[in-house]
Amino acid sequence: MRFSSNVKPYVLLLIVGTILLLGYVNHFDITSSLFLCLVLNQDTTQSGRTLFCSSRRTDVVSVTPWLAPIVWEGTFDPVLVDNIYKPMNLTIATTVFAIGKYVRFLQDFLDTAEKHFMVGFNMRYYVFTDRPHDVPSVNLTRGRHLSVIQVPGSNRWQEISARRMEIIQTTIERQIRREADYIFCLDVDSKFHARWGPESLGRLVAVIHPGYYEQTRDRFPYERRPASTAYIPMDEGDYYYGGAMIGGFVEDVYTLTKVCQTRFEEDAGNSIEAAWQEESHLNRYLLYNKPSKVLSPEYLWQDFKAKTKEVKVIRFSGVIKNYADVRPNV
Ligand SMILES: CC(=O)N[C@H]1[C@@H](OP(=O)(O)OP(=O)(O)OC[C@H]2O[C@@H](n3ccc(=O)[nH]c3=O)[C@H](O)[C@@H]2O)O[C@H](CO)[C@H](O)[C@@H]1O
Ligand SMILES: [Mn+2]
Repeated sequence: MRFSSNVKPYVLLLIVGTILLLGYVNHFDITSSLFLCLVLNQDTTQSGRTLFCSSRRTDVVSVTPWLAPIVWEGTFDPVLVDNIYKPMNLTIATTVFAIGKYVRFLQDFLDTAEKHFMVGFNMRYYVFTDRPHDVPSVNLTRGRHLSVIQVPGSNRWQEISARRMEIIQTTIERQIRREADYIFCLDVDSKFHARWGPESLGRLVAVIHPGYYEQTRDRFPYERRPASTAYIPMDEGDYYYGGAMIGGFVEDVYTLTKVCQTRFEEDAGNSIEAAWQEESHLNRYLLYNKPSKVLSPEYLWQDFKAKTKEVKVIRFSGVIKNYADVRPNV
């Protein structure tokens, strides 16, 4: 259809007016910002905050070769993301293991999670421990719950770390699949320092290990023995993912834990333990089942590691610990 030049501005004005009116009535922020992005094709400032139409980051890669986002500060608008996800009334499950002396990390983990982790969302923490009486009482905000699930201890940290896959799997079967939409499985020896919000939600979510994001793949500590079911050849691999965070839809994480657990047991039957236990199996799984979203090392830093210039904000970080003091074996 062709408009005469007199009519064109009026039609455009009518479209603009309708969209803005709809936007004002229903989620003003989202509609109008999307509109401004589309029409003006540039970043705009509205009520004193910056809206990003596209990533402003040119110093980091913010998309994988299979077009999954890699989430860095500056690649998303937190207000816009919150406005999209909060009305969905989602429930997020978080599993955390505190076996033996690792119960000492729970207080800080939970206190800081209440300040920074999925704030404003329904949250269900599942704390797995062999010392239920040592679980600290933490003030949880509205809509957030914590349950303690007793599990056996072990005298090998490798077994504790790896057994998480099995326990997460059975707990999803027993209750989590009825109680939550998304799940995060996190290391307890960690603290939150800044916002970790719904920008991290996706079907299957992994995090790039902070120790290896600047390395080439031949340096990744994948399992390199072909006899292991976690084997990755030297010329394969996308990223080295950290075992301290797995996330996504409950059913997708369920399948991941089930597959990794089966392979772990198969290896054990052949007297093989992968180089980094369940982390090696996780990496192998994610090579052939690509994550739909990848979190940058902002979402898994290590306190002993100096901040690098790409990392504008550390959101979650492993604390410095004396391995000989906290682990049951060395
Ligand atoms: C940053 C990161 O990616 N960390 C991973 C790394 O070492 P880490 O040094 O971070 O492993 P870790 O000692 O923190 O163990 C992993 C987790 O297992 C639990 N735990 C462990 C020992 C114990 O006595 N009690 C206990 O509860 C606890 O939740 C802990 O956070 O490699 C491990 C391989 O096995 C895991 O993949 C970790 O997730
Ligand atoms: Mn850890």
